Amino acid sequence: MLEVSQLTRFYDEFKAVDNVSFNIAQGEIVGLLGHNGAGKTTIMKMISGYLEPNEGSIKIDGIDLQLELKRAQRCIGYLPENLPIYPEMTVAEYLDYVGDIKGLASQEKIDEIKRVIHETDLMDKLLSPISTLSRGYKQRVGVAQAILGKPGLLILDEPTNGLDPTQTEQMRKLIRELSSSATVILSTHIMQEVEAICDRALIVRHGQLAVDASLNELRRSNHLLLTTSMNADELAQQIANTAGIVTIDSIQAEENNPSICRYRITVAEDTDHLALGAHINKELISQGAEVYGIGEERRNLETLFREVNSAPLSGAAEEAKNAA
Ligand SMILES: Nc1ncnc2c1ncn2[C@@H]1O[C@H](COP(=O)(O)OP(=O)(O)OP(=O)(O)O)[C@@H](O)[C@H]1O
Repeated sequence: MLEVSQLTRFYDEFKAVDNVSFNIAQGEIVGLLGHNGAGKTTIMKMISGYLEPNEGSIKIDGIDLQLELKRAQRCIGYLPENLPIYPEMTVAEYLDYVGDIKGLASQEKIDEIKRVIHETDLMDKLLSPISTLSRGYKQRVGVAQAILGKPGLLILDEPTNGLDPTQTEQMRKLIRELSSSATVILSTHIMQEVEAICDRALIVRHGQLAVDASLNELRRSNHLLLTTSMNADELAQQIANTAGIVTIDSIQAEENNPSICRYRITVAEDTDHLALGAHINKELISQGAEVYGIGEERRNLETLFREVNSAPLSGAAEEAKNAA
């Protein structure tokens, strides 16, 4: 659906986006994540055709954005970070105006406006001037204009920015619903946002793509957590030489019950966690120990985001940071 290849963008001498490449398949919801100033908006503006890259290419449904801008833009719905909404227009007038800009024929335009009003739940606000709407409703108007004309790719720049928790939850629900008929790329600087809605995360740092992975991959760690009655020495004797086990570390014991012991087992790359867990379980039980639980440790994504952002920078990213 979207092929982004070696995208680079300068603002004067400053490299805001540096050689970024990724592909997004039909129907995915992908979160573009990064701190303020990381380059998210610049990437989104380039994908939506509002800003030209200095280098690289963008294809949407196989259409080259630079070669066939208008045709490619028909496949895109864009919610910019700061929506240029006309405050004096009513919601109905504004959507009618956007329908004209998108070149929708009269009956199609009416049908589409009805559809997007229904999908974004704006029926009650149709005749309200946009200036009188709350931030949450304004964002919904922004989404309504983005999905007018049923684009296959939705680009949403900070869709929950400035919304209260209820409005945020409503917006996330709306995005999930929209993803049944469109591919979605959304930007945010909040990891929880990505956890709540996305299948995959792209983490941008000082203009470079630092991580591109599915949420499942990101959550997966190379640790098993084991709770058992077996003490550390016995456990080491029983399983330390098992293929796939790298180290066994005691973690906190149950305060009121010293016979319940907890361990973090580091496993080798490419080890089948489920099979290894089942094997350990069988071994310990055959030795008469209790196994209260064994399973994969899930990584905290907030921690991962912090780790990515505090890792040493490449030479080019260091230069970009210093120039910013
Ligand atoms: N028009 C511009 N002229 C000069 N520098 C710019 C311009 N737009 C953005 N920048 C710089 O480019 C870098 C990337 O900005 P960008 O807006 O893409 O980041 P972002 O990740 O979207 O940040 P935020 O989360 O704050 O919106 C920043 O250092 C910013 O100051």
